[in-house]
Amino acid sequence: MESLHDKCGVVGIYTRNPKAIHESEQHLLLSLAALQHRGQESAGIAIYNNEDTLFYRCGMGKVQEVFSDGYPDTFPPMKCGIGHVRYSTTGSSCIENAGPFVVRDDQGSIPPLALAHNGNIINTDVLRAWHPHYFTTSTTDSEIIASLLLHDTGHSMRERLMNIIPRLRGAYSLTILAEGKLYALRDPWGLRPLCVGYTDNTWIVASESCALDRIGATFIRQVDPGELITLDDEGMRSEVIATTPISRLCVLEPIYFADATSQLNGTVTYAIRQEIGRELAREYPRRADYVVPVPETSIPMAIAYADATNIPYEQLITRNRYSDRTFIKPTQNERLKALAQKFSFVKAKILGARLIIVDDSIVRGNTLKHLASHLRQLGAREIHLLSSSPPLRHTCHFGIDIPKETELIAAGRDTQEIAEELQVDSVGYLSLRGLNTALKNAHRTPLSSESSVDCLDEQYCFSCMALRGWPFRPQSRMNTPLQADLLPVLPT
Ligand SMILES: O=P(O)(O)OC[C@H]1O[C@H](OP(=O)(O)OP(=O)(O)O)[C@H](O)[C@@H]1O
Ligand SMILES: NC(=O)CC[C@H](N)C(=O)O
Ligand SMILES: [Mg+2]
Repeated sequence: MESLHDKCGVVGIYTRNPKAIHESEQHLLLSLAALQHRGQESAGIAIYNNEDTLFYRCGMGKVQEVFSDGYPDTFPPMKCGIGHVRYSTTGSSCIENAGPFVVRDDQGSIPPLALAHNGNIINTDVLRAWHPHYFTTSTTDSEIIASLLLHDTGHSMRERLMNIIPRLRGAYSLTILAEGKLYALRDPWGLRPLCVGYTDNTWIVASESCALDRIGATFIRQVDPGELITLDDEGMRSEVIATTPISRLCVLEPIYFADATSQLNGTVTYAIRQEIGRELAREYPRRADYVVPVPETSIPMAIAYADATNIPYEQLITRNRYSDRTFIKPTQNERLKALAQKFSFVKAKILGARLIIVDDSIVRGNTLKHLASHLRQLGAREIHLLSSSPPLRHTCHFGIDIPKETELIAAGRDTQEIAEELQVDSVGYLSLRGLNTALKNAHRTPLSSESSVDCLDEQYCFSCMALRGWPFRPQSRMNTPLQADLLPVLPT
């Protein structure tokens, strides 16, 4: 079975404070660990020392496992560095594919560079075929981007980036060490998040603001779609080097992927999730004894749902504190194994109870199938499932990589059929309109009374839920030309 994937976390730190070098080294690992929820398969860092020599280390596992001894003793003092936690989308889960990628020219005539990538490039095969002479050690899309940047014509990183952007199809939030500087770039469609912060003469760029909070940095702003950030001894410079008329953050970032404490499009994810829970209550005002979240992501949604419906909120399903996210495991076997270890139940309260189980999403249905069968065995009288996300019915290749619709429990099934499949009394999905309302409320944009589904795309990409135009239309693959109005435009 092919896997459904999500996204990695990237970070970059540049310090101009000679006294803060040791602290920055610790900050690199701390901020990377704060992004662990974005990728659990491998972790790595690359740094520049004061002579602009690259040092690099990565390994399979989480940040704490790969860097169990802390920041590598073998590394010299760091001027700037980047980090990566991976969940595989292109290329399998193995050490050869672990980021960041350090790419070198065989002849040694071009200085090496290091690159960390969050997103997914859907025309990797085409890019490889165009450049068969580029030597790569992995099967990832990320190393291809790094190789293009190493070998392409252009005197500066800025020029080379501008050369390759028109060739890249898909999502890419990048941190790069090159030319003795730290660069950060967000793809012009803005599909994956990226933000920038500052503390004590030190800049940090990261996938999410929770990484900034972890080291006490002040959030400056999100990096704009198509924006290139350059950090060097002169400080921070920024320039939008590619634009498209449409740019949208993936809607599964606020629903599932992002940490509850991170800011997305100017609003804390926790608050967005609560607004979604309130909307769920408006659409499904069910009767029950308890509202129960599926720990952990759905907790703010379930709290808000319970509050709005006046049904007691109870954490009757608890999460093993040493468990991982299950959805992002690379194989179905690993997901099922992780689910078997993840949950415990407050049996005495479940017996004879009518339960509303709130989750953020039902994707393959693994989690709720597992939970429903346990809750039944423990004597729950009624089980009603509520999904805070509309049904996921379509493939997506832009970073939550959903390669096959047949993996999605909602594809080709109505809610009655899904309830039968999961063996529960009812299943309710938040509507697309309801999600749109919640997002608009959360971002404090008043909703016009009867807005249509057409206004969904103002801030978010919904391609996995509704078919929209490229790059939000899943079936439009890379070998077909982009619609002219979605091509990246470079400044003249
Ligand atoms: O229907 P499925 O295919 O099972 O996928 C959806 C479930 O997976 C995710 O949880 P996950 O365990 O990854 O993380 P969490 O602990 O952050 O909720 C998500 O929050 C849902 O609970
Ligand atoms: N989830 C991601 O962002 C993955 C990045 C890259 N596509 C990889 O497979 O390593
Ligand atoms: Mg979950």
